[in-house]
Amino acid sequence: MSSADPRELIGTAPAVEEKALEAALRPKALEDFVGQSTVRTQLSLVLQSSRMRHTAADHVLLSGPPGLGKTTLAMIIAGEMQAALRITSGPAIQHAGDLAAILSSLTDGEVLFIDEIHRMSRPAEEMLYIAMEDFRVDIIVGKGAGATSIPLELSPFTLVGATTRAGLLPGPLRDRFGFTGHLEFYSPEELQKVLRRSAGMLDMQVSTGGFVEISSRSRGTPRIANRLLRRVRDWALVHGVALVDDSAASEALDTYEVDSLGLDRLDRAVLEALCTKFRGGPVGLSTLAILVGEETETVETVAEPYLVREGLLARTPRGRVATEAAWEHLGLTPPPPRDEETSPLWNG
Ligand SMILES: Nc1ncnc2c1ncn2[C@@H]1O[C@H](COP(=O)(O)OP(=O)(O)OP(=O)(O)O)[C@@H](O)[C@H]1O
Ligand SMILES: [Mg+2]
Repeated sequence: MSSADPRELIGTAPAVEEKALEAALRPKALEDFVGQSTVRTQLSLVLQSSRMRHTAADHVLLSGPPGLGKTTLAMIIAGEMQAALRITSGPAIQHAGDLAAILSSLTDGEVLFIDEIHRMSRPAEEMLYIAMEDFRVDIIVGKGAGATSIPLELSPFTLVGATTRAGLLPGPLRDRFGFTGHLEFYSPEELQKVLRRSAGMLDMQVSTGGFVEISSRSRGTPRIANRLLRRVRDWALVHGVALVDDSAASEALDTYEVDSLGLDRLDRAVLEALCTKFRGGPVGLSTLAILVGEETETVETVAEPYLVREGLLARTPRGRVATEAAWEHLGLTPPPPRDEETSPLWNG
């Protein structure tokens, strides 16, 4: 609780400190997990029932945009089941053998968390189908006509998969999860709860107005709320502000170029490219990504969900389109409609 951590004095690299802080702010129990009441209720039933039946919990798939709490929930699941937790990710499992090694070393009831599960290789995925259903892997020995498969029994385990792209999961894999929780963006009130808890842990004094201001710029995402809170803390510390009220919070966040809707540099760059380079669209996602100098996936999973949700951007079959609200937010005037349909009849 006190900030007498010696590492703060000798200056750990910021990225490491940020990571450590994010971990420190993670709620450890389901009851400390703010919001997502539907998922929380359903998950709590699944976990409670398996505890009563003394079995490993059913496999759980968590989907939703980044920073909404998938990793946090996976850790909570292991905690609630009082089970060990093994963490890996789709991109780390490229060969079926990698997965076989992990699966065969799991102990009874252990929770295996596979982050970004949609990025696993196809052979590993197929091995996982069988492991999830029958707690078995088939190890192939030898090559060609002489190859034989040796079945290997596994201890019953709980797979928790997380994905930002549930649509990319093949049907057979999705169907093998006993429970799928889709995480939704958080309301400003829920974010204020997250912020209150974090401010307490960071020893910060923030007024209700301060929390409201930070929450309204956090794009419905706890990770962003916590990050903005830490930047406001930096600002308050340097400016000698003991109590962060609404005007202090708003001045601090203006400094970091987080605007009143919570759009950051990338969000605004996407909208500006769309409006100023393509008359508001429609334009393809990959073109848009190149223009703002980001990966297609970053634009699609980081910027777009919030822009769509705020009604600033629309996805159409012909590409991305800026809405009237987008032009308004940027303070720009939409161009007059192209006059294809109004060409005079006698010309042609
Ligand atoms: N419901 C919640 N209540 C309180 N804090 C939360 C909640 N959800 C997320 N957080 C905070 O937000 C941070 C990010 O959450 P987490 O790492 O679980 O997101 P994620 O969905 O796994 O993101 P990614 O897709 O990028 O892996 C955590 O440090 C945690 O403190
Ligand atoms: Mg995560």
